Amino acid sequence: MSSVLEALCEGAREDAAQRETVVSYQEMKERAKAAPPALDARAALMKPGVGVIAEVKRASPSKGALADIPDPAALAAMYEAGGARVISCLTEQRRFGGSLEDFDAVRSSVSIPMLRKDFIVNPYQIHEARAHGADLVLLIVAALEQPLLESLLDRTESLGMTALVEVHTEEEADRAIQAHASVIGINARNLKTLDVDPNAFGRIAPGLPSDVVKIAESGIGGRADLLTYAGLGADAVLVGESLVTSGDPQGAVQSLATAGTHPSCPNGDH
Ligand SMILES: O=C(O)c1ccccc1NCC(=O)[C@H](O)[C@H](O)COP(=O)(O)O
Repeated sequence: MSSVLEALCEGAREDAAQRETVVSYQEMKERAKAAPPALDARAALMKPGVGVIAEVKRASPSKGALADIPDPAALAAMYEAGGARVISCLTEQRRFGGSLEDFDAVRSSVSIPMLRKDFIVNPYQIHEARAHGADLVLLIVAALEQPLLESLLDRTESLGMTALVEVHTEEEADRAIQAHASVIGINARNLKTLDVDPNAFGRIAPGLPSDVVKIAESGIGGRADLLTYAGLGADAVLVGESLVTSGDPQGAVQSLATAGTHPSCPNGDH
């Protein structure tokens, strides 16, 4: 039986192939070339303090429907006003209810770097991300054989973007380092089983090179979690569910961003 991650990747592959029948690979490359240059997401994440990547997330395989989000642009504008450093926007439709239309709407409403959050399995999706104004793309180590991971990472950087290379185990972290990832996200969620292991970051982060930007992902409910991850060496946290279900997304981001930049925040002077 295939894992959740395998099913998501298979769906992403099919959906990308369908889009390619509408916009050819060649045309997508031209569109990517014509897009305004990517913003420096790594620099945004390396500012003093522990940064917040705020996610536009309607639904998920683990939780089902989370929030309606009738106006993703307005939500993202609130995230930016609350102090987010990067906006993550899901574009996977089948299980997350996201879309490139959401991404475009958000792109036109914020001026900070944007992460295209999807299950990237081929170069078409990377050119497509750039064509839509992405500054960061997600590469999930567990979904990619090493040569493909390395070639997609090269492709991402050759288009001026940053790759957020996501891991969940020490072995995956070794592969991310071998691929020369400069930004590594440690996801507490195992994407094959959906189990959340809040200790994953503390186990894996100390083994990463000091110059790698380290992001703690998933299951972050509020400032206490941010401070715990800060104490373990996180440069940023990636947060979805707790923001979209908070009822006050700007306030929820602001609470995290303020904690992450307070002089008493551990790792605040990284
Ligand atoms: O969120 C899920 O259920 C999920 C399932 C399978 C693959 C990926 C999944 N989530 C992607 C993410 O990485 C999260 O959206 C992100 O880290 C934010 O997590 P959270 O704050 O717990 O919503």
